[in-house]
Amino acid sequence: MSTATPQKFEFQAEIKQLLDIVIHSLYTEKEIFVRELVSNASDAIEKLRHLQLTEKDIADDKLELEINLTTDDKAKTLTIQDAGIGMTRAELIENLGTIAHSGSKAFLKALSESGQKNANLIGQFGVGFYSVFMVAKSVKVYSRSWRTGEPANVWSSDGSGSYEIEEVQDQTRGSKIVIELKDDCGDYAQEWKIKEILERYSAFVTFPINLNGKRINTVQALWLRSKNEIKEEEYTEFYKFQAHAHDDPRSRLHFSADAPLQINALLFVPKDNVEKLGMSRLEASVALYCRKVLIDAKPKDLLPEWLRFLKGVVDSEDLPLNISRETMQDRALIEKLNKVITKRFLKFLEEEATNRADAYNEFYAEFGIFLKEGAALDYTHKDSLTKLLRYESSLTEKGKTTSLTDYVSRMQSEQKEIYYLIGANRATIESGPYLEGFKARNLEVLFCYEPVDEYVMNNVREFDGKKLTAADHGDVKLSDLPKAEGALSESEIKDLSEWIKTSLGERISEVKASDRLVDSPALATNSDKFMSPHMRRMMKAMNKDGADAPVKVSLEINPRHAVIKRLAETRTSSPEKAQLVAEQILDNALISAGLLEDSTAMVKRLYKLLESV
Ligand SMILES: Nc1ncnc2c1ncn2[C@@H]1O[C@H](COP(=O)(O)OP(=O)(O)OP(=O)(O)O)[C@@H](O)[C@H]1O
Repeated sequence: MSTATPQKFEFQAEIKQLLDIVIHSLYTEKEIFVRELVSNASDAIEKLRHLQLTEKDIADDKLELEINLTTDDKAKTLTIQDAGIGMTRAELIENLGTIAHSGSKAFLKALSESGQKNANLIGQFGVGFYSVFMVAKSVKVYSRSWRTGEPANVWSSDGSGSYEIEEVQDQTRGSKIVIELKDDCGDYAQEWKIKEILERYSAFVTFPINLNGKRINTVQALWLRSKNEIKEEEYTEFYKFQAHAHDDPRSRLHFSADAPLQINALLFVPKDNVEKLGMSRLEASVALYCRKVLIDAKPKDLLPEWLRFLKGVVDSEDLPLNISRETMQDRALIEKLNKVITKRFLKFLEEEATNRADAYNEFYAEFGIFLKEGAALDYTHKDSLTKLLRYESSLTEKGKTTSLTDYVSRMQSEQKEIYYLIGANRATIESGPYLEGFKARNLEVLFCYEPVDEYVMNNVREFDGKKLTAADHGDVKLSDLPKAEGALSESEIKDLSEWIKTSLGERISEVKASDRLVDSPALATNSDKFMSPHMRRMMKAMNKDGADAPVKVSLEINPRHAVIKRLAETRTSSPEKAQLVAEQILDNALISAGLLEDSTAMVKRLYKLLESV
């Protein structure tokens, strides 16, 4: 039926309820209405483009497939026009007068469940077209369907109980929405305001968007194009735009998948790790799109925490525009996306490590800390991440690293554990007493230089079925070395150990002959199994409880070393001097362990010893 006079309609009851909430809403992010309307316009044009492939008879077939917005600051109006499929009179009634679409339905359901007028729900669910009533006094939708011969109509409403439809003459195909703004929403009639919103939400919409005649969206949605069509500079330009970056990206991963979800993703690793530069913790910043329309610029759960250094875009057609983290179904979708993308990125890193080892090592030097965080905390991806870790070792050259996989491939047949040592740098570890026994037996030891490494090793615990073991741990057992000439006998060791224990008293918990010492006379291991020397230092630096208790260590002595053999003699011939020597040996061992906290007594003692030379 067509009519030339305005005809009045009542909104469906649910729509009335919805509008009542939207109109009186105090929701602060009212600007989302622009995104909703642009997205509708883009959908309408997309549908038209499809029709053009099959239909011959399309009204105004030559119209440019564009979206045009105009602001009128004086009249306080915003107009958005598209050359899409438009709506017939019946479609206007169906689409804008009844609750047919998913977003609003979900909104109302959540509302009835929460039992109140909750403004935030608008943001969570989106209310599509109706969001315009957050800012509008009245709205007119002029629309002409693509079907030739259908008259154009204008749908108008102030958002209260009813709307009117009237036939109009000079409307071209598509829809034109004229919004008369509420007095306190006049900003949306300002060009700068709309420009800012469009740049944020609609930069990648496929069809040209013009604001007051000027093109807004010049950046293309690169992620949807095929890789071999894209030039290097285009990737770089896109990265800079999207990540607000000034330098080139370090590397990128551009991929698409169809199962289990349809995904197009373009991810970038930046050049620098800004967290390392002492800046604050990064926020997740891979943006989530649905068919080029921004859903969330910083979705928290799209990727695991440790991937927060990534920039870029993930676009999935399977997502609703108003996805909500609150609903189970949407959460499951995000989880699925997270799983697929993380797996794909890990595979990318593995390939990089294999095929472009130098580039991977450079990446690792900058971003390895994130992989360590993931290995320690992300149980799901722990194994893949542990494979990606790199450390220097007693068998690598300075500055060169090994993977744990390579370490395992070099393990001796009877070796059951993977050994590591934590220290400030290679020189410190190599000059300390802990490495000697491992070197003498040709056992490789990983060198860990970062404070977080101990935490990582403790959490990862094992790799490829082999336990990760601190080489300076008190419980480490090594195979026997051939008996050295002139070493103290079992009974001499026993006597000397007892004497040392008595002489040093409370400062040590035990004394034993060491199987890991070769060139040094003694070493200390922390008696506290749960707090390594390294951890103690860290806790002390942070002023944490427990770090103030006096250090108590186990002392391991080297029965082959001249100093120890000499001590065994001196303790009977010159007990006073032997006492000083024993104390000095303990302090030296504590220095190597990084556990000597006050050196004043040691300096005094050293002078005393020097006097007797
Ligand atoms: N510019 C437009 N051109 C043609 N049809 C439109 C236009 N805007 C809205 N419509 C029609 O009105 C319907 C309702 O729009 P609305 O924005 O409320 O919801 P939606 O976009 O379908 O769904 P949702 O927002 O839940 O994803 C659309 O499905 C579409 O059929």
